[in-house]
Amino acid sequence: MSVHSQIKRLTLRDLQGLCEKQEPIVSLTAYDATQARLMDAAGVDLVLVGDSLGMVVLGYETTVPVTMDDMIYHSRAVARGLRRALLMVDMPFMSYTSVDQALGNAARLMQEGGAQMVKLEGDAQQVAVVAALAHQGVPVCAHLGLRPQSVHKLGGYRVQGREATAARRMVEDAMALQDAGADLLLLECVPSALAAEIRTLARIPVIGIGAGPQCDGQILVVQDLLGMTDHAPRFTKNFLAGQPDIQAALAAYVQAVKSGAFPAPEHSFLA
Ligand SMILES: Nc1nc(=O)c2c([nH]1)NC[C@@H]1CN(c3ccc(C(=O)N[C@@H](CCC(=O)O)C(=O)O)cc3)CN21
Ligand SMILES: CC(C)C(=O)C(=O)O
Ligand SMILES: [Mg+2]
Repeated sequence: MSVHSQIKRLTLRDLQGLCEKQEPIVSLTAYDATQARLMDAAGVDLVLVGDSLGMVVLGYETTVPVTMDDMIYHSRAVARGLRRALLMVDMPFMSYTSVDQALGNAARLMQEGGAQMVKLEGDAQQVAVVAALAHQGVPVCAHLGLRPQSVHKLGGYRVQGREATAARRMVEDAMALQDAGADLLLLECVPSALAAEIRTLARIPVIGIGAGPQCDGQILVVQDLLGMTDHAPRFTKNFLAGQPDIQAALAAYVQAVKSGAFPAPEHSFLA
C-alpha cells in the first residue's frame, strides 16, 4: 500500500457521524483541481461541483444553460484534486425530468465525473426520481428552498418559505424526499426558524446556505468566500479579507463553521 492512500476518503456515514456528534459539516463548491486540493487540505468535509459554475465560471446569467457535459468536465477536474473530502455533483437543469433520464445522468456523474453523491433541486414532484436513485445505490442530496434552476418561474432569487403555507409545504416536501431515500437535505435562502424546524424533524443531515446557524452544516460558493463576485448574496462572507492568502481564508472558513461563528445573524434571514 502506498503512503498516498493513508488519508481516508470521507463517506456518507462519516457525514452522518459528524451530524450525530453535533460537529458542523463544512462544505464549499469547487470547479477545478486547484480549488479542490486547497479546500481538501483545509479540512472541508464535503465538496460540491455546483451548477453555479454556469454563473461563476462560464459567465451565464443563470444556471439554466449548464449541461451534463459541463458538469462532468468540472467534476473530473475536482475529483483529481481531492483526497479526503466527499464529492457531490449537481444534476443540471432538465437532467432529471423522468426516472430513466435521472438514472442515466446520475450514472454518468458517478462513472465519468467521479461523483460520490448527486444533488438535485426538488420538491414532492421529485419523490419518484429520488426513490429510484436510492434504490440503485446512488446517494442523493435534495436541494429545497431557493432552487436557482427555477429562477425564470420564481422571477428572481428570493428567500423562500416566508409565508405560512409555503413554509408548511417545504416541511412536507423535505419529509417526503427524506422518506423517498434522500441522504442529505440542502436548504437555500430560507428563514432560520424554518431551517431549524426542518432540521429538528429530519433524521438526515441538513446543510444550509442562507438558512441560518441551526443546520448540521454550511455551504458557500467559493468565489463568494474569496470576495471575487460582483454582487454576492447577503448570506455570504468574504473570508479572504484580513487573511494573507487563499489557504488562510479557507482555514478561517472551516474554523468559523466548526466553531459556530458563521453564519452570524447578518448572514441569515430572520423571517
Ligand atoms: N456567486 C454565487 N453565489 C451563490 O450563492 C449562488 C450563485 N452564485 N449562483 C447560483 C445560486 C443563485 N443564488 C443566489 C443569488 C442571489 C441571491 C440574492 O440576491 N438574494 C437576496 C435575497 C433577497 C430576499 O430578501 O428575498 C439577498 O439579498 O441575498 C440569492 C441566491 C445562490 N447561488
Ligand atoms: C449554492 C449551492 C448549494 C449550489 O447548488 C451550487 O453551487 O450550484
Ligand atoms: Mg446548484
